[in-house]
Amino acid sequence: MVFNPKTACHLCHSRKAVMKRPKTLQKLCKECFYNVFETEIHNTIISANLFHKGERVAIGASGGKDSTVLAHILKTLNERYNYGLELVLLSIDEGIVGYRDDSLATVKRNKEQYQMPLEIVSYKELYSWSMDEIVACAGIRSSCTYCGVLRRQALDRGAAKLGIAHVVTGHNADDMAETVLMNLLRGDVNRLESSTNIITQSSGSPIKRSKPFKYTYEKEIVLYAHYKKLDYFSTECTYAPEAFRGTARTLLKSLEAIKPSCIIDIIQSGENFKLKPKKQRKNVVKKNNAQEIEVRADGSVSLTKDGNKCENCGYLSTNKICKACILLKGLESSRAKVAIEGGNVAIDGAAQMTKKLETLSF
Ligand SMILES: Nc1ncnc2c1ncn2[C@@H]1O[C@H](COP(=O)(O)OP(=O)(O)OP(=O)(O)O)[C@@H](O)[C@H]1O
Repeated sequence: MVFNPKTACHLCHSRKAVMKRPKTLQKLCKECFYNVFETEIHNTIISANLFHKGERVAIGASGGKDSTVLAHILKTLNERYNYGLELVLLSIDEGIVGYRDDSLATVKRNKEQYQMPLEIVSYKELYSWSMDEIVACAGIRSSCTYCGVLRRQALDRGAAKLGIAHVVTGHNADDMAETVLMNLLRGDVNRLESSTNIITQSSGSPIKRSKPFKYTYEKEIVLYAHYKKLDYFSTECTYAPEAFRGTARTLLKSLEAIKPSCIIDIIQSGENFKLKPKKQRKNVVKKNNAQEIEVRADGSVSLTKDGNKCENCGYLSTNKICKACILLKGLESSRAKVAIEGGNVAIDGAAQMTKKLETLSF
């Protein structure tokens, strides 16, 4: 059957177009959309050399659209191209009643649908605090700061528990372009340099993290999940979204509406941004116990020898005390103050701690 060229798919020219592809505005049939969507992700994986044969990989699974599509796609590509990966779902239960408990129910169904083992680790078991308790103590404003720091470490610790050294997450092109914009708007050029990396690793951690959806548009992930009828959870987190990211997101969406390629263009600008070589002032001083510590140019301190573990929790860290422990210490002191004085001191104390934390370098 020959279709009217106005309604025929721009790629196969034989089936009827049912959608306008968000990234290129091409009119496509479902089959051609699946094909370009999956092939682009495969090409990203291959050109960045993300995996090696026989590798065990943990998928950071929140039950949301991005990580559900990621699990589906990695299973599909692993079978189609014989990557030889052993895939495991890894979920962090932050302890947000009415949100994470529902999304974890989705991940438990995904476990059956994709036939992948599932490991769940909770903030409560790792840190003795749930996010609900943290928000009750520190207030809602800094919830994303706490949650982000604790989740990064929790994903690493969950992977370490499974003996896995690679975690993939569903961060997509929109997330990355937003981060580039945020760093530009803040004048934070140091972070700009690393914000477009497809592979990242926290200092001191043996676990690498990667983002196979680095060039994948959020709108296409939603379309793919919709057409494939994937089972995902679509409610926003109960707590306030990061305000500044929200502003960058609105800006990005307005730009995308005018010129869809701007998402990729922003990422490429970030990738091509070259900073002048930094002047580094490194002093190595000896402590009483003769352990070497490095005093960085910005005044932060890191261990260079004899151990790279947090002195408090024992988890790997290049700093004497890891970022998560610094945050939790602030919370503990706030809780103690409230117990003694009552009132709103906790909010002040924890907010001060968040401010201090933002000025520290890790
Ligand atoms: N609780 C969690 N457990 C495991 N991985 C998580 C969790 N929260 C987030 N991630 C990982 O980090 C990625 C980005 O998380 P973010 O909070 O930005 O959510 P998102 O963009 O809504 O993604 P999703 O749609 O997968 O929830 C997710 O795709 C997922 O891989």
